[in-house]
Amino acid sequence: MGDVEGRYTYKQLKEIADFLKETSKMEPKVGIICGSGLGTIADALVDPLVINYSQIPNFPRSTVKGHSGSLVFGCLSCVPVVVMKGRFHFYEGYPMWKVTMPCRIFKLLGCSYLFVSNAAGSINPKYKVGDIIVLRDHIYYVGLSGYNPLRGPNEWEFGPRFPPTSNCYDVDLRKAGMRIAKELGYEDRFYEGVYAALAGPSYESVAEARMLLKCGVDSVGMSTIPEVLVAVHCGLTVFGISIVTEEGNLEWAVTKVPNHLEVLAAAQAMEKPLREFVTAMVKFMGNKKPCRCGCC
Ligand SMILES: O=P(O)(O)O[C@H]1O[C@H](CO)[C@@H](O)[C@H]1O
Ligand SMILES: Nc1nc2[nH]cnc2c(=O)[nH]1
Repeated sequence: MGDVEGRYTYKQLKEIADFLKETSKMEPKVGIICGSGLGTIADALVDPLVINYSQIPNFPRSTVKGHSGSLVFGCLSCVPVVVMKGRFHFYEGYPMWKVTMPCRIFKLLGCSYLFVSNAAGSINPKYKVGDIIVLRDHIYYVGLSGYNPLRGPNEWEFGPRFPPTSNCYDVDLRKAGMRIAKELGYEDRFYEGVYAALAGPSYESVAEARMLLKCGVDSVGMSTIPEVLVAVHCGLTVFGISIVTEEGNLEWAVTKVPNHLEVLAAAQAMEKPLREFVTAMVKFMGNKKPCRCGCC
């Protein structure tokens, strides 16, 4: 399938991580990936240091609107974090090993946690624009058809040949997520659910949306799961959320169809609750090391 050649070696990934360590002088505990239009999460960081992807040797480039293309190091609730403003997607033409390389970089930087977010369409008709779905599980249609990011020789420095995926989304973090949402007064918009990733860039058809509903899917998008698989493989503890930015079309007689500008606008409208939620979640993930901003 031509998707394995040219993969990063362990040495190349180590060189990228060493460059970032040297530049940031930080050891982040949590790696955060921002979904489409969700880069404002990084604005909550104390004492941020922005490194554009173009400054990082051998790093891919963002090509999608709403993914600005920088890593931001800083502190959230006194916990050192690194935020990826601009993820890579399979539909951009990147092979899966490139889409997912940031998770191995997070690991090499010293992260213990991956906090991953996406803008998604709702499939379960209960969920409306502005709702947040804490990921309980996923269906990886792209992987079921062969494009698993772990395809190819196993990288033993990162993890095993056959990683289990029964518990990708840490149960304690999921419980904490629901509790924190309630404490913040957002219990009426937070749910737990199942995310499905399609390859994109076309949005799902009505027949596909109906199939997804029958399969137990709550939200759908074109990302996240490849990153989660690579994160789980290398031992990161994962927490994930979908922000519902479109309501899926389950009927053929529709006049309203998804569009990326609407996705971005809906994601940006979630700035305040998201910032509050991410800050509280990262606090929960905790950190015992001294932070760089000197606030603790
Ligand atoms: O998953 P993220 O990156 O949030 O983006 C979602 O929004 C875009 C489509 O509007 C697709 O890239 C889809 O995956
Ligand atoms: N319907 C739909 N809405 C989205 N919003 C962001 N991504 C998606 C998607 O893949 N499908």
